[in-house]
Amino acid sequence: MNEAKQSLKAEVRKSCLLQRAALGEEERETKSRIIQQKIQNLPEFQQAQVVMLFLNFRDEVETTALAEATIALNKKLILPRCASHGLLLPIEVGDLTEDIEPGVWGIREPKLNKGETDPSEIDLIIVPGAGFDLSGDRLGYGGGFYDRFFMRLNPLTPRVALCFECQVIAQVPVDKHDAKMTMLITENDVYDFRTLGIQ
Ligand SMILES: Nc1nc2c(c(=O)[nH]1)N(C=O)[C@@H](CNc1ccc(C(=O)N[C@@H](CCC(=O)O)C(=O)O)cc1)CN2
Ligand SMILES: Nc1ncnc2c1ncn2[C@@H]1O[C@H](COP(=O)(O)OP(=O)(O)OP(=O)(O)O)[C@@H](O)[C@H]1O
Repeated sequence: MNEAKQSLKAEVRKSCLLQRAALGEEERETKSRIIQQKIQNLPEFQQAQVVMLFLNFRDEVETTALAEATIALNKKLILPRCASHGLLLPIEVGDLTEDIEPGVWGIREPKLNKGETDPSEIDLIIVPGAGFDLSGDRLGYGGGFYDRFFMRLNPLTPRVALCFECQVIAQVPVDKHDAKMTMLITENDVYDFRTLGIQ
C-alpha cells in the first residue's frame, strides 16, 4: 500500500478514535442503546437467520445486548475470531458466557470448539470501525481483517456499520481493497447508501 495513504489513514484513524474516546461513559451507554435498537428495527435484521456481529472492546458502540437479542430471537449468531495472516474466522456462538474467551487485544472472541461457519451462509454482517463517511467508506483499525473477510461473503449480504455520530467524517481515505458499507447506523440516523444511489 502507498505510504502516504497509509500515514494519512493512521492520522485520520487517530482523530476519529479521539473523538470517540471523548464521549462520557453514560453518553456512550445511552447512544449504544439507541443504535442497538435501530438495528433491531431494520427489516434486514428481522429477516436474517444468520447474523454476524462483533462484541465491543475499548470504547466502541456496545453490542452485548444486541448479541443477546439475536440469540433470544433464535437467529444464528456468528462472532469473529482473529487468526494469523489477517484472517477473521466466523464462529457460531450459542451462549455468550460459555462460548466466549478473551482473545488477542482482550477482545471477547468465540472459542474454537464449534468450528467455522461458511461465510456464504451469513445473511447480515454488522461491522465495527474507527471512522466512516456518508458515501459508505470505512476506516478500520488497520488490520485489514474485515476487508479480507468481505471478499468471502455473498456480495448481496448487507454490510451494516455501527459508530457514534462523532466518528462520521467528511471523507475517509480509501484504497482499492476497501469495501463500501451498505448502511451506517449512528445514534442520530440510519444512512442507507443504496437509496442514495451509491451502491
Ligand atoms: N470489537 C471488535 N472486534 C474486532 C474488530 C473490531 O474492530 N472490533 N476487528 C476489526 O478489524 C478485528 C480486530 N482488529 C484489530 C486490529 C488492530 C488492533 C490493534 O490494537 N492494533 C494496535 C496497533 C495498530 C497499528 O499497528 O497501527 C493498536 O491499535 O494499538 C486491534 C484489533 C476483529 N475483531
Ligand atoms: N482484501 C485484502 N487483501 C489483501 N490485503 C489486504 C486486503 N484488505 C486489506 N489488506 C491489507 O491489510 C492492511 C490494512 O488495511 P487497511 O488499512 O485498509 O485496514 P482497515 O480497513 O483499517 O482495518 P480492518 O479491516 O481490520 O478494520 C494493509 O496492509 C492492506 O494492504
